[in-house]
Amino acid sequence: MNVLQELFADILERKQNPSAESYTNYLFTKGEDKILKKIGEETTEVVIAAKNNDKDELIYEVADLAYHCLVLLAEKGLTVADVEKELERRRGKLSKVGDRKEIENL
Ligand SMILES: N=c1c2ncn([C@@H]3O[C@H](COP(=O)(O)OP(=O)(O)OP(=O)(O)O)[C@@H](O)[C@H]3O)c2ncn1[C@@H]1O[C@H](COP(=O)(O)O)[C@@H](O)[C@H]1O
Repeated sequence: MNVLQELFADILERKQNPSAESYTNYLFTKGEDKILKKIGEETTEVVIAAKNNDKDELIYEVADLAYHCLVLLAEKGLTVADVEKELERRRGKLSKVGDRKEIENL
């Protein structure tokens, strides 16, 4: 398992076995709107870090965003494997990286 899969397994574990100290559990308890709000905030922080050309901050904020996106997948009953499958499908179908027309037609 890679680190994203391991993190996702931790998140699912929190969903199945709630713990009072868990931030992940706090998000599940608050529900979808709270998770979406956090994704909005973290996305803004990614943009600010990039515009400031602050690479350490960018890594930190992308990690925060990735975590909150995984919580959203779990909330929706999806898995990190679903996203991996979609990315693999694109790799198989696209002849050139960044070919926007092909991406739109997938
Ligand atoms: N990867 C993460 C992770 N990334 C970010 N965060 C939390 O996300 C929050 C983001 O910070 P903010 O300042 O935006 O939010 P906040 O003010 O704390 O919270 P809000 O009041 O805004 O909701 C922080 O509380 C971080 O601790 C994470 N919390 C947990 N994990 C992992 O999730 C798994 C389960 O952890 P627990 O939920 O802590 O058991 C473990 O593998 C953890 O490493």
